[in-house]
Amino acid sequence: MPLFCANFAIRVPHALIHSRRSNFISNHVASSFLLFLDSKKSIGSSKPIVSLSKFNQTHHCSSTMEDQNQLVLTSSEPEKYSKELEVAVRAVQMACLLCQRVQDSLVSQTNGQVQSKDDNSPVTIADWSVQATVSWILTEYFGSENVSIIAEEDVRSLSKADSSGLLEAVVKTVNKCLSKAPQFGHEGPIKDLGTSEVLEAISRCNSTGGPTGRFWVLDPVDGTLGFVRGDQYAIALALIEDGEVVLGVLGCPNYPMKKEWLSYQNGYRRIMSKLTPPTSESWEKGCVIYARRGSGKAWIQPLLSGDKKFLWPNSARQIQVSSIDNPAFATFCEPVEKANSSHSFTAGLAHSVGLRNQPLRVYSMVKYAAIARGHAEVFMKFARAGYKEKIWDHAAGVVIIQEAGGVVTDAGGQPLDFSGGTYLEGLDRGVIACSGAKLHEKIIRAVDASWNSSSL
Ligand SMILES: Nc1ncnc2c1ncn2[C@@H]1O[C@H](COP(=O)(O)O)[C@@H](OP(=O)(O)O)[C@H]1O
Ligand SMILES: [Mg+2]
Repeated sequence: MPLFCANFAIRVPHALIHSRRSNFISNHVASSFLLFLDSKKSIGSSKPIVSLSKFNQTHHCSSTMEDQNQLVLTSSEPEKYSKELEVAVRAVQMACLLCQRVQDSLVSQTNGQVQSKDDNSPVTIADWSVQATVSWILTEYFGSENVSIIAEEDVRSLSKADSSGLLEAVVKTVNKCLSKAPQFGHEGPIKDLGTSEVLEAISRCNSTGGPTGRFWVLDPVDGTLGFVRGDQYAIALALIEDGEVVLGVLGCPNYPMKKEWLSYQNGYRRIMSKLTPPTSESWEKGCVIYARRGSGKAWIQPLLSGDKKFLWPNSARQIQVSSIDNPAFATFCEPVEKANSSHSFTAGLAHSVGLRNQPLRVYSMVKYAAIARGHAEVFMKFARAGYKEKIWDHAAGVVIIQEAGGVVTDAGGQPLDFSGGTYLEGLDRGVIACSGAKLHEKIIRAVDASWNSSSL
């Protein structure tokens, strides 16, 4: 018998609800209970596990009533992946907090905290710490046998003999973050994680992806260059099932109050340092954006501030792409680094379709967030020939834009293919994300018209 029947009502006496954390039982507990009944079952185990000890969960669409002695629950069929989404959002919220702390200390100290990977790209303690933290949370919540993760970092450079200071800093950062877990409605570890547990959490993200099964995709700090420069970066977590992105979460800790400040040229740090600190109520700076495949909705919620407790859905509100379809009024965004996308090619394209605004150059998947929020209309990325786009640089952003009403394809108009392992296999020339079909079509046509004469 399915655990969830359409429009049923269950009465649950308080005495039946046991929680290791009784403070989790709030007026949201009814749907928590229902959702958790379905928890591990939905990810492979045949036995439903009845517990309230994890997150205090609710549903966007469930309704709950509480009186003194009993809870009256009504709910319709739970939305698929709603539990996974909520766990992911909470984990990304925690990761945002972690990154904010590390970025603040990076920007004020500069020395010795940025390492180079084998390909010379930068990596910081935030990358490893977020990967360890998110991996630990997902594993703790869903069970190691049910969690498969593909993520950007590995432990090679962390495990080197001369990296003991770095590793120590990562372990400390992870434990500091996990000590805040209860604030986010999650049980942290009983005692601090040791070095080997942190290394294990990082290295268990060794999935190779592929066309079948379910795996998480994590870019712990996307746009590391923006991160080390005190600018935009994102924490990107997505879930892929049978080659399709089914949910995406983007943490954007520096997403500014005014969209104009997104631009790298405006020097995000400089502007922020001149402003009075945001009050705990101001929720425009920094956000977490998320969507579930097929829901037709994308959501934004503020970062948790101060000592507040995270209560799902944390004042989430729906977002939508912009309705601008005239290129003359549209804004296009692209990577800050010329090395990552040809600025001259996109300038030509922009000109040919009548996009008059200056490009908005932003680090990381914050560009996807900007389109989903309606702050820009077009995102283009044309990497140099031979560069293979990685799935973690796109997965979360793609589903969020699509559910917010936008269109994302390669330059041939085909959907991005997340089923080929680490890379977006078969990507035709570049990535084009638009707020609507009309703009998208124009750009695709313009790419075709100018491709042969380009140097790409
Ligand atoms: N030569 C290249 N061409 C295109 N993309 C590249 C690249 N080198 C690195 N990248 C990717 O571009 C991402 C940054 O995106 P953007 O340029 O839009 O800020 C990097 O993510 P990380 O910073 O997570 O490594 C990296 O994956
Ligand atoms: Mg990245």
